[in-house]
Amino acid sequence: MTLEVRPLGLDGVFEIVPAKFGDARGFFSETHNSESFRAAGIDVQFVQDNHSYSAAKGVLRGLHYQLPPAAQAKLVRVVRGAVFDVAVDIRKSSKTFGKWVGIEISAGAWNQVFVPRGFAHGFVTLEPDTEVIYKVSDPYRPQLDRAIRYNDPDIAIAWPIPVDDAQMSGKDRAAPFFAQAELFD
Ligand SMILES: Cc1cn([C@H]2C[C@H](O)[C@@H](COP(=O)(O)OP(=O)(O)O[C@H]3O[C@H](C)C(=O)[C@H](O)[C@H]3O)O2)c(=O)[nH]c1=O
Repeated sequence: MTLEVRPLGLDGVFEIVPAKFGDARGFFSETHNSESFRAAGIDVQFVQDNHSYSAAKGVLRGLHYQLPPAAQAKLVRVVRGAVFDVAVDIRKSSKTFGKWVGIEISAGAWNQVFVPRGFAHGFVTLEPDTEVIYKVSDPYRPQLDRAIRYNDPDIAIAWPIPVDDAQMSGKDRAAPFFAQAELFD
């Protein structure tokens, strides 16, 4: 399977664009293939698929991560609508600690984002009725699930549209600032 893998500027975070084969019936696409990932140098196995639907534009989910030993790598794609997807390096030992990258992923562009372990992840919806599907490398462990405030000035993410706080979960509205968060060593 042909796979476009584009580095996004932070260690291990990639835009992934799988091939899409159109014909008179519609299209076919291998949306994930672990052999192609290994060939691209991304060695990860996924154990869980997630699907979230957000009714409104401006819904922000994140910034989330799970602490070791349940830290998750994620492969994120959008099957309806569009999001601005963000990954933040939260590894204290990293030379890019606290740095972020963001990219629009959408059903139209058929692109994906791979977020490795050691990063917080979140997105804001750019359209109503947006559906995000993502694979994770480790199972959900709520006791290890953590959040960082999406608008932390120390990270200073340039969200492309206003975030509707009313559309956020209570957990996200109450999330700590980066400096107070429990991060990776
Ligand atoms: C993450 C998760 C949640 N849940 C349950 C827990 C809650 O009852 C409900 C909603 O969970 P939450 O509010 O954490 O959902 P999101 O705000 O979309 O969280 C996600 O948002 C950002 C974008 C992420 O990267 C994470 O994968 C994930 O944390 O689903 C489960 O049962 N399993 C799970 O793996």
